[in-house]
Formats: sequence, C-alpha cells, structure tokens
Amino acid sequence: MYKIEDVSKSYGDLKVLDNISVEFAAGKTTCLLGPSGCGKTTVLKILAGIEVADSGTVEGFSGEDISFVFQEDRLIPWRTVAENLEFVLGKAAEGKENGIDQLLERAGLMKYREYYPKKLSGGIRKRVGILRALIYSSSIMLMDEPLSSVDAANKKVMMDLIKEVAASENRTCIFVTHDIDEAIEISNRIVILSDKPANIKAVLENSYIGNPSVEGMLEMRKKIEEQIVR
Ligand SMILES: Nc1ncnc2c1ncn2[C@@H]1O[C@H](COP(=O)(O)OP(=O)(O)OP(=O)(O)O)[C@@H](O)[C@H]1O
Repeated sequence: MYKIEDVSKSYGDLKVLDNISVEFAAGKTTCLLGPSGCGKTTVLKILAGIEVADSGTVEGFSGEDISFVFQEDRLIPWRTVAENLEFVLGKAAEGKENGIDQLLERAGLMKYREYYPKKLSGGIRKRVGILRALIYSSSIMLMDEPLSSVDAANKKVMMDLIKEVAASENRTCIFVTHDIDEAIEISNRIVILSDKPANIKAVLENSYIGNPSVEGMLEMRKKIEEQIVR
C-alpha cells in the first residue's frame, strides 16, 4: 500500500496542504481531482520526493521506479522523438526499437519519429511525454494533467493507452486533473480535493471504469458534482 498520512505543506505564508491523508491502491489508478491551484501538483512532488512535506508521513514511494509526467513537457530538446523515448530505456534500449515504433504507431505519432521537440505542437509534445512515461518500466506513474492540451480524439487514444499499460503491467498510477470526465474515464478511485489549503472532500470508488454504459458515467458525474458544489 502506498500512502500519505497527515501531510501538511506551506510555501512561506501560503498553506497549500492541510493534514491530508490518502491511500493509493497498488496496481490501480487514483485520480486527484480539484480546482486549479489547490495543491495537486504539490502532492505529486511530495510523492516523488521533489518537495518535502512540513509534517506527516509518506509511505511506499521511496526507492520505487517512478515515471513523472510534468505539467509542462520536459522532452530533451536536442534529441528526436524516438531518441527521447530510447533515452529513458538506457541500456535496455537495444532491441526495443519495435516497442518504440509500436507505441508511436498506436499513439498516431509515427510521422513525428525523427522530429525534434521544438518543431512539435504543445499537444504533441505532451503525448510524447506520456509515451516516455509508459515505455519506462516504472512501478509508479505520476501524471500531472497529462492531457490538458491534447485534442478530444487523441485524448481518447492516449487514455486507452495509459489504461492498457497500467492494467497489463500492474502499475500504480496517480493521475492529477481538474476534468471530471477524464477522472471518471481513467481511474479506479477519485479523490476530490477542496480548495486551498487542500484537504480531502470525498473519496469515491469509480464503478464506471471499464463499464461503457452512459448511465453509469452520468451517475458517477452526478456523485462528483454533488461533492464539488457542497
Ligand atoms: N515553489 C513554490 N513556491 C511558492 N508557491 C508555490 C510553489 N509551488 C506552488 N505554489 C503555490 O501553491 C499553490 C498550489 O500549487 P499546485 O501547483 O500544487 O496546485 P495545482 O492544484 O497543481 O494547480 P494547477 O491545477 O493550476 O496546476 C498555488 O497557489 C501555487 O501558486
């Protein structure tokens, strides 16, 4: 089990997290859903060890292989798309060209294989960043609004890919978004955060995931909206 317990964090006088406790089920996807600026990125950074909590405990993350999709893309500018993907494989890259090409094909990005990042749109750079997180054989994926500048059709393709890799490789995924539909589509559990200082408003088990019924989705959406307006 991965978890944070009673975690608080301030930046100077600004209290961002107020005694937050969340459990993240291993091999499942947990969504952190909350308004812009409430502290979602700060939670991910604490999980990754990039920021340190002022108080509270973080369990299970240290020493794990983590892929982190940052809000802004962090592709290496002097490497092509394919080289950016190869890079995270390190020595394991040999013989993996097929895997890289399959992933590029699935994501509809094959034609950008030899492009350098500066020639790509923001949305395409984000999609390459997601592929990089998927191809790296991490046990934990931390994703910070990875689909924010991706158009609707490609969003669907990327979500299906993330779900497929997370399920087939039993990865623990923590996915940050402020988009309710994304949260419903991708996660097993949805943690709803209140505005600053962020605290847990509700934790909903998402019975919709993997169940394509529109009614199920609408019902889930209603449950979330009830928590958000409260
Ligand atoms: N290093 C920092 N120094 C000072 N303030 C910061 C720092 N990082 C974040 N903040 C502030 O803390 C608050 C929470 O930021 P955070 O990025 O965690 O929110 P978020 O929920 O991820 O927001 P968004 O959805 O807009 O990315 C914001 O008000 C932000 O301005």
